[in-house]
Amino acid sequence: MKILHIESAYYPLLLVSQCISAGYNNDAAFSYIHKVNHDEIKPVYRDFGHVDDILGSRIHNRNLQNVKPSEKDSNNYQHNKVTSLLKLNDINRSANVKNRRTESKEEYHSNLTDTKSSDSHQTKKLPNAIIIGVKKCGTRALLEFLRVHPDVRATGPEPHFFDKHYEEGLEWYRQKMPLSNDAQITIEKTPSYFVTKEVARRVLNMSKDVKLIVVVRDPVTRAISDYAQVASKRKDLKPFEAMAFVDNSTTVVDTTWTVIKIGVYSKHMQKWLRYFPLGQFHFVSGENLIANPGEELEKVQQFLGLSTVVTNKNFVFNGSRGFPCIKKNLKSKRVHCLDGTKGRKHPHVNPIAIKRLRDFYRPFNAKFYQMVGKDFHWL
Ligand SMILES: Nc1ncnc2c1ncn2[C@@H]1O[C@H](COP(=O)(O)OS(=O)(=O)O)[C@@H](OP(=O)(O)O)[C@H]1O
Repeated sequence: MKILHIESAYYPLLLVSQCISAGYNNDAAFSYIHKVNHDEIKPVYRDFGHVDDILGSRIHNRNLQNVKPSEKDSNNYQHNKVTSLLKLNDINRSANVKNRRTESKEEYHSNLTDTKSSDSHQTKKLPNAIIIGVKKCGTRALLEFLRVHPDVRATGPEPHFFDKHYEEGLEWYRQKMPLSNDAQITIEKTPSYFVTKEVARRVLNMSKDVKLIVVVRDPVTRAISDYAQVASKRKDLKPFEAMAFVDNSTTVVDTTWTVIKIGVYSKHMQKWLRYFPLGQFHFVSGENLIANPGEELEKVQQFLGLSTVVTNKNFVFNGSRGFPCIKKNLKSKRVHCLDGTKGRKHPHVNPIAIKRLRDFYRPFNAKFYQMVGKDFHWL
């Protein structure tokens, strides 16, 4: 049954009914409600992150350097944008939605995937897997490396659906996804999901089977990397030490600073484990993603149920950047590196401050290792 192109006064109720009878709770059902509003349909210039949607090609290079000119130049395609959120107030939420025909989740999901491309085998699907974090731990590298797999289709920009745009509804989210065929899985990455309170519950409302990938890195290095990113935009920023500690000391860690809070992985993980079993998560070592990307990629492909396509053979260490870069095509000499926003120079931080931060994180790290059953060997 197609639902996207129904335009009638009963459209929202029909959708709510479908969602709820399919086993989705009110929250998820109402978040899904959208109306196709033709006034809103206007051409927009898409960024590289979406070019492949239109072309049906699987090449995405927004975040990689050394792109082929033909790929770079193809961002001036237009597409129709369907985004009008129905005013929920107009809907009687206690609508006659019970006693409707029961619809399986599979049917519901097929209803959510009905936007067809010119290639009728390709549709936009809600993600099968999400890289939920952690910020500054290597999430972009992982996504770009995974994208090389022919059975992976990934978003370009971070959709931020579950933390910033949830009220837009699941249909909005699905529209952000790339086109894929039935053999391909869809992945997105939004690192802030890991630390945002409501996200785990909302993700569960979308799907209880979605696979969750968490890239983690020594929280002290992560904090310095996070700071370096902010400092690159704000020249007047106080030194790292002045922000990480209370009262100009190097003894009392300022645990209210977001940059510090993000690194307390055990606390965030505890929240996620209330909603998803551990087996649904896969943890990637951010350090090993740099030192041995092939090994980490093999494990991720296995976790995602993919054949092992991306291996050590795809990586070339770029000495001047200090990072591995990827060969998408093993027969080609062309190598793609992440752009300059990754691998920024970190500021020098007082070693006493670093030691104090390591002491601060150590018990949380130990708890995290225990929770996830893996030791990351941070100092
Ligand atoms: N291959 C490769 N190339 C470049 N950079 C790499 C790579 N693998 C991992 N990394 C590390 O990724 C860090 C940025 O992490 P994220 O992509 O998660 O950052 S963000 O949250 O999306 O802003 C970034 O952190 P900084 O070095 O501190 O900038 C890198 O250390």
